[in-house]
Amino acid sequence: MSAKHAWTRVVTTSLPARSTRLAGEVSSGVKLLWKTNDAVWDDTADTLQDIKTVGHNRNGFDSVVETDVLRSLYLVGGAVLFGLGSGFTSSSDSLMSGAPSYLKQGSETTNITGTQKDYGSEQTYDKNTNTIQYTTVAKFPPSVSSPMPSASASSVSSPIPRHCMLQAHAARVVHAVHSLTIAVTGGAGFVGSHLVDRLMLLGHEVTVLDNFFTGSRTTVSHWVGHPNFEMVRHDVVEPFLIEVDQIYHLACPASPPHYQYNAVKTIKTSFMGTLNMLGLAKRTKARFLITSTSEVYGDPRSTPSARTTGDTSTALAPDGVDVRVARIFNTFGPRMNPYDGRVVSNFIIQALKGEDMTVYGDGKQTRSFQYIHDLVDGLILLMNGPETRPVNIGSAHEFTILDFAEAVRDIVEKVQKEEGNPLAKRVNLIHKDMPVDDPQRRRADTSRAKETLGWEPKWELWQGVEEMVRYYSAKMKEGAI
Ligand SMILES: O=C(O)[C@H]1O[C@H](OP(=O)(O)OP(=O)(O)OC[C@H]2O[C@@H](n3ccc(=O)[nH]c3=O)[C@H](O)[C@@H]2O)[C@H](O)[C@@H](O)[C@@H]1O
Repeated sequence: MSAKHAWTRVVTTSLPARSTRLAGEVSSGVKLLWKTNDAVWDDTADTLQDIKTVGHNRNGFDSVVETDVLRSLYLVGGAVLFGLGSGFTSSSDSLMSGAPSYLKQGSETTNITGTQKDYGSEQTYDKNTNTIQYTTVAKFPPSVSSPMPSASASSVSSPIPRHCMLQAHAARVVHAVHSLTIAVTGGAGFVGSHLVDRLMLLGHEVTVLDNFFTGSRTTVSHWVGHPNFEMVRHDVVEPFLIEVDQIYHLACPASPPHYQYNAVKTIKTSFMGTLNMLGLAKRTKARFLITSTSEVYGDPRSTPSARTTGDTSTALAPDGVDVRVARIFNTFGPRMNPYDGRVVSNFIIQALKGEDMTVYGDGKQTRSFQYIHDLVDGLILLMNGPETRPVNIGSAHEFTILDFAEAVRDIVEKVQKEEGNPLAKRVNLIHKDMPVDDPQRRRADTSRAKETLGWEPKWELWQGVEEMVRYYSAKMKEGAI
C-alpha cells in the first residue's frame, strides 16, 4: 500500500448545525473531512445531501423507491410508523410522542377503530421494559385496484398504519401484468432481506427460501401476512419446487466464522444448493442470478485488484439457463448480524459499547466497502439487464483497515454526542493476530458494472457507516443487542 492511498482525517471542529438527514434531528455539527487519493469526503454542507431515492428505472424494470421508506423498515424497528421523513430520535419516549392514538402506551387501551382496525397492526409500547410488542392484526386492503393512500401517506400526520403504507406503495407501483414471481434464497439474511424489501415495495411476489442458519426471521418479519410474500424454511441443498420468473440465489454463509464453522456444509450449500437452484431455473425458464464473492480473486497485490475474470454464465447458456453472476465486494449495512465477526459490524459494536476495537495484524491490509442499497441496486440491474458475464459490484474506494477503524470511531463518537450519550473516553484500537489467508489488498474494479449496467455506488462510506451506527445504537437501546 503506497502512501498516496493513505487518507487523512483532516480535522474535527465544530461547525454550524447540519441540516436534517436521517430522521429530522439537528446534529451538533462536527466536521469530518476524509481525504484519499481518490476523493475528499466532506461531512458538511454541499456533500451532505441526503440520498432521497435508491434504484434505477432501466431495462423495463423500475427499482426506484424512497430511501425513507426503506429506512422505515429497519432503522427503528416496528416503531418507525410515523418517522418517515419527519423528526424522530432514537430515544424511546420521543419515538412515541406524536404517535397515532391507536398505539398503546403501557397499560393504556388501544384505540383501533373502523378501517384502521381492518388494515392496521397493533403495537404496544411498554415503558417499564422499554420494549415494543408488535402484533400483526393486519387485514390488507382488498385489491391493488382499490383506491389507496398516496405516497404522501408516509407523512407524520398520516393515520395509516405502517402495513397499509407499505401496501400503498406496492399498490401504487405494481400492475399485476408486470408483477414478477421472484424467489430469493437466503432472503432472510443481511443482503437478502434488503433485496426482499425492495422487491416487495415494488409490488412483486416474493418467496424467501432460508434455512435460518445465519439468516433470521426478524429481518423480513414485517412482510409476514402480506399477500405477495411467502417465507419458507428450506435448505437449498434439497431441491425445491415452485414456479418463478426470477431466482436470486444468495444462500450461503458469508462471514468467515460462519462459513468456516462447518466447511463441509458450506461446500454442500455452494455446490448442491446452486445445482438445485439451477435445476429450478432450467425447469421454470427463470432467470438466475448467483452471488459470488470477491474472495474468488484471492490476494491480488497489484492495483487495481480484482478485474473480472471467468465466465460461468456463458458456459451454462447452451443448457438453456439464463444466468447472471455478481461478484460482491465487502458490503455493510443495517441488519448485519452484529456478531458475525466481519469488520464493519465488529468495529461499530465495539465502539458503541466502549470496548477496544480489534484491528487484525498491523491494519495495513485494505478493503473497499460498499453500502447495502448500492449492492441491491447493482443486483437488480444485473438481473434485469443483458450482461451475462460476471460483474463486480463493490466500491473502488480503498481503505486500510486501520484508517477505517479510526473513521468508524469518529463517526460513532459523533453519533453518540448527537444522541446525548458520549462516552467518557475514547475507545482504543488494539491489534490482534491476522487471520490465515487474509488478503492484503482488495479493491473492486467496477468498470464492467459501470459500462454495462450503468451502475456506480451512490453512497459515501461515511453515510452508510453513520446509518449503520444509528441502527445498532437504536437496537442497543431496544435491548436487542
Ligand atoms: O463482507 C464481505 O463481503 C466479505 O466478508 C469476508 O471477507 P473479508 O474481507 O475477510 O471481510 P471481514 O471479515 O469483514 O474482514 C475485512 C478485513 O478486516 C479485518 N478485521 C476483521 C474483523 C475485525 O474485528 N478486525 C479486523 O481487522 C480482517 O482481517 C480483514 O483484513 C468474507 O470472507 C467474504 O466472503 C465476504 O464476501
